[in-house]
Amino acid sequence: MHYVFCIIDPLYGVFGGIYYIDRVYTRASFTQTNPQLSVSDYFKWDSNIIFPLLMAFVHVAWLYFLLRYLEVRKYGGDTKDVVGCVKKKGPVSVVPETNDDVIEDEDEDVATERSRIINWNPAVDKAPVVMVKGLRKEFSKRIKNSGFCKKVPDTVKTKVAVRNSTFGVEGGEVFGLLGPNGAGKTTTMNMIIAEEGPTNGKVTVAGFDIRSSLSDAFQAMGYCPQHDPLWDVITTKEHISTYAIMRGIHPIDVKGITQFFLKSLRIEEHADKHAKKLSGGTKRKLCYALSMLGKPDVVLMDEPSTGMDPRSKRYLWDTISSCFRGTERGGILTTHYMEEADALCNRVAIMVNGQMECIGSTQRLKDRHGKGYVLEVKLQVVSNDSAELEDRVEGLDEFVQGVFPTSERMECFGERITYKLPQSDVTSLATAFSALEQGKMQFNIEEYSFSQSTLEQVFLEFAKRQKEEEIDDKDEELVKAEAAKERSNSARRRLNSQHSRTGYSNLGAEADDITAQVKKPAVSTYL
Ligand SMILES: Nc1ncnc2c1ncn2[C@@H]1O[C@H](COP(=O)(O)OP(=O)(O)OP(=O)(O)O)[C@@H](O)[C@H]1O
Repeated sequence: MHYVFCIIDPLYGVFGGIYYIDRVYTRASFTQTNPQLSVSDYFKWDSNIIFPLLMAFVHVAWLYFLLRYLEVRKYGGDTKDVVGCVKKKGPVSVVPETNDDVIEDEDEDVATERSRIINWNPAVDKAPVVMVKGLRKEFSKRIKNSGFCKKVPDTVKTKVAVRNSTFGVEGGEVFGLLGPNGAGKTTTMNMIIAEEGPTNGKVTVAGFDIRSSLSDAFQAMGYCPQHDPLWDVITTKEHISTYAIMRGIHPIDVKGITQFFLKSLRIEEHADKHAKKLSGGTKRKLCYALSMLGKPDVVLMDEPSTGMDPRSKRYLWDTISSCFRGTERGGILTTHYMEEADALCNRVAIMVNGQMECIGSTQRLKDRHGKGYVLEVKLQVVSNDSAELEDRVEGLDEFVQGVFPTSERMECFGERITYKLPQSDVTSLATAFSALEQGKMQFNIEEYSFSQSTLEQVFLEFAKRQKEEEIDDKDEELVKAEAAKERSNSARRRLNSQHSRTGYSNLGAEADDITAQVKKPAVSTYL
């Protein structure tokens, strides 16, 4: 029995070994007044110590490999790495750095950025502070075969969260990562901070490969995550000083640095409040302060101003800008606020379905992907006659078309009319304005506004694609489940109508049968 326990119970090996060591000594103390035992007395086979201790080592070894295997399964990588890491030969990373996923019809700016990073020459070019090359992340999910036939294998669904992303962030630059929900921004961030392992690709932070020099990369990095990783019963001041010590700041400087951050973020009055009592905006400011401690070369900010009032937001923006402008520090920012991206980012990239759709300065994106200009006109109210208003609107349409030949009317609410003007129609702003001034008199225009498309409009155009593709990708099984649900409902409707006539119907069985299928469909809502 002793041997069986040694084999099946990992803890028995350790505790059994200790127990038998003690037993050898206790036995000897019964027979000798002053027991003098040598190592060989303990390590006799019949003392039952060797086998449990041997098995303890075996358990440690296989549990180690099991943990490594589970880690690789969860965070990505090659399962061969589980054994390879023991040899410690060469770099640990086995994640393929190359990515063969060819993205068709890639935007020319995205392709230019890709070739800039791929052809980066360390001898000639200055190194970007963050370099992301061919990054890909797949999430897999095993869907159990819910049928009776055990021979049908489980299906494995793969979700590509990030597809062949390549970009670099320069010192002094804030790089914005935008995209609708589920576009892959957080997954990209998680791969940069090594929270998730990539399926393919390479990330370097301040010149350190995050796979092979993780500790160095971490020292060069500050991270302000989306959620607030604060301790409830620790004060604002204590948070800053604790993180400062963890970031390697000398204890003599900690007090001064804490005061500096409290003052510069205007949170001095909350210095002695517990984190759980802070408002959402103050928590975000504190998280930002924590990410900046220790002068990191790279700061990753995941929606830093969420929950802040407009005044605090603008103050934080000023602080962020001054922390990066003219320095060698680079930042990556994800946000859902387009004005934040416009205010802070030197360049932005918009991701859709895991793929980078465009990249460049916000002005470049507006110029290339915006819908040109928007003209909003408000006509004066002359009478209550709707026919007369219609005539005036038609006249205005003709006039606008005369000035901007390919313009389109977008909306018309009473006297307010909005036109979309393609970029190509506006060759000179001066000509456009003088024509509009003439029209103002002619058509009794009360006021008009003429503006360029905003980043928000550009974003919405891309966000629409994500939705469309999501609908295209709709899981076949989900469609089947919806159809089954519809069949179930119609069976129930028929059942109800028959119940009143017959009091009994076998349609009940049909409906329940179909409902059962709907309750546990072999559906993946995962993709
Ligand atoms: N651990 C995971 N397992 C499976 N799928 C995941 C996992 N994490 C993310 N995904 C999927 O990957 C895709 C990208 O998710 P991600 O969180 O990166 O998007 P996001 O752009 O950050 O969205 P949000 O703006 O809502 O934060 C989504 O479809 C998501 O469902």
